[in-house]
Amino acid sequence: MSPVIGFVGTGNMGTAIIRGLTGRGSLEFCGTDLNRDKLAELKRDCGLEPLATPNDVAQRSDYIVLAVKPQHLRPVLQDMSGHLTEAKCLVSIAAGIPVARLREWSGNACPVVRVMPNTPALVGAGVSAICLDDPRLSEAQKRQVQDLFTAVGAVHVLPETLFDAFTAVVGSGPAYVFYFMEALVESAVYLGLPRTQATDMVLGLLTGSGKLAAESGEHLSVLREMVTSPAGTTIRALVHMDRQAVRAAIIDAVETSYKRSIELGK
Ligand SMILES: NC(=O)C1=CN([C@@H]2O[C@H](COP(=O)(O)OP(=O)(O)OC[C@H]3O[C@@H](n4cnc5c(N)ncnc54)[C@H](OP(=O)(O)O)[C@@H]3O)[C@@H](O)[C@H]2O)C=CC1
Ligand SMILES: O=C(O)[C@@H]1CCC=N1
Repeated sequence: MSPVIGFVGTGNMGTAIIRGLTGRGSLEFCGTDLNRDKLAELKRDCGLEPLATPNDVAQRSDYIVLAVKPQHLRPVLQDMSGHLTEAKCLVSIAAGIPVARLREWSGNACPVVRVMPNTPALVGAGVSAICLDDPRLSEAQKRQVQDLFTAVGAVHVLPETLFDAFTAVVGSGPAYVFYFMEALVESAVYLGLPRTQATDMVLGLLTGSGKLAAESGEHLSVLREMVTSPAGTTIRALVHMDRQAVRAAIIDAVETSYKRSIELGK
């Protein structure tokens, strides 16, 4: 029998996972959300069974994916703890919240997996970290959760100590990439290119560069040097970025995100 995957919260990330998983294997989905319109859409598009409350999801599911904001998680878990059994598995994607806290809030009722996905899961190109440190997890549960996220992208099994770093770089990462892309589109428009074409060009630039980095086997620095002709156009831009300490600003920004992830877990 196919396992039932239940979602508590079908917002941005919950929806990205559900849509990414749709049509990729024999899974049954159910879910709940305060916003009933989202559930109706997911029923129509993905066959998700809409349920009234998180407790209904806990009762109906083998794997319960917790996809509400970290700040909303405690009451949800405390409320559903009476409906959890050893055979079920909690899968939390909430940023910052450690396994120990998840276990405490759920009354230690069942094993817990912590996952940090990212939104490209929507198109099968996510990158997720999975923490399988809970000793109560069965081999079948470990495999099932890895399979779930492998179906929507790459999976890295990580110890929990590295989760805040992963969250800051990869969980939040798509926003940094889109921010950079927006800035490139603005530059193109500033220099006279039509916006629609500029957007297509920047999309191609990012996709092509990512593909080159993934397939060439070359170090990123070598690939950057290949573009950078002596006294040419590229070096002018790169030296400007170095003078503006863009690299340091990026490192500082990611560190700020990392600290926020730690703060969310307190
Ligand atoms: N967005 C992202 O890129 C990523 C997010 N995450 C994590 O995923 C989780 C969800 O984030 P995101 O999807 O962005 O957030 P959203 O706010 O988009 O989604 C959360 C959804 O849960 C609903 N909700 C809140 N409380 C309840 C409840 N008691 N019962 C049922 N539904 C409820 C919200 O309804 P309402 O809006 O009405 O409050 C909302 O629709 C967070 O913990 C975040 O840290 C992890 C990786 C990436
Ligand atoms: O911004 C956030 O808190 C969530 C976690 C990672 C991506 N989005």
